[in-house]
Amino acid sequence: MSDAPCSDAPTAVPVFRVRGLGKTYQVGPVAVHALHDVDLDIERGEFVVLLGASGCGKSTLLNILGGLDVASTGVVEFNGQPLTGAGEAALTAYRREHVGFVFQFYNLIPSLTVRENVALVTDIARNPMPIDEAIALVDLTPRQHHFPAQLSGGEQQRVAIARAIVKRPAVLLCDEPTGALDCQTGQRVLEVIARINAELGTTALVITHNAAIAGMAHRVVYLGNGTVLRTERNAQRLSAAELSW
Ligand SMILES: Nc1ncnc2c1ncn2[C@@H]1O[C@H](COP(=O)(O)OP(=O)(O)OP(=O)(O)O)[C@@H](O)[C@H]1O
Repeated sequence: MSDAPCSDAPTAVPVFRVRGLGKTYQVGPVAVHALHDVDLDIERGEFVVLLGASGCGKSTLLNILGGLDVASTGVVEFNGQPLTGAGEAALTAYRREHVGFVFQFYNLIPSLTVRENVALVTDIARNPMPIDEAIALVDLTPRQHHFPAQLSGGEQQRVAIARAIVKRPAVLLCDEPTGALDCQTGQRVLEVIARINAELGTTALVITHNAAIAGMAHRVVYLGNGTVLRTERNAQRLSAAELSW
């Protein structure tokens, strides 16, 4: 009998493959164990919500996936290539080429317009989308010549999303993207993230302690005490407009 696989279909490589990940911060004499024994696969095109209480290690995990921080133990692969062990230059190239970040605070440049904030990235990206397209994706075309101070918090966050996706990253990593927003404004931001995931196929990871957001995901990863407690697939996804908190 042959050992050959019964299908010719190629085995899909996950976007992220995490095995035995641990992270310890040494602060003087104190060792802070932020993550331990994390095993996780994120598939291409998934919309994943990472949910957990404050301090459980969500940001640490996202930062390691995004190449902003490095693991203490274990393996992290992006598209089958190890991130663990990569040097600073390789991680910088990885972040620049493949990762779009969205944080709770928008970090826009106040003296530049919406359009100029987004254009900053296209100057250094290899294959950016037209700026008009990125701004349209976040529904800010009529506001493109306005400055951040002239926009609401939700609109500023949408600029930050346009800036994150204009370089066509493979993954969009969002750390509490609605943390500073009320429900209605937050819904608009989440709607934009869901649209980018659906229309561009960008793999999206959203970390939050807000359980209401879990309903939007293809899959919810529950984190607790520095590790993955369980994952659940939503049989039916909710639209952002159906969420409330
Ligand atoms: N640079 C650091 N130095 C020392 N300890 C850190 C550092 N960064 C995070 N930690 C610790 O690691 C643990 C996990 O932190 P992390 O920020 O990942 O949690 P979180 O789930 O994102 O929390 P929150 O929802 O409050 O942002 C916490 O105990 C935190 O104090």
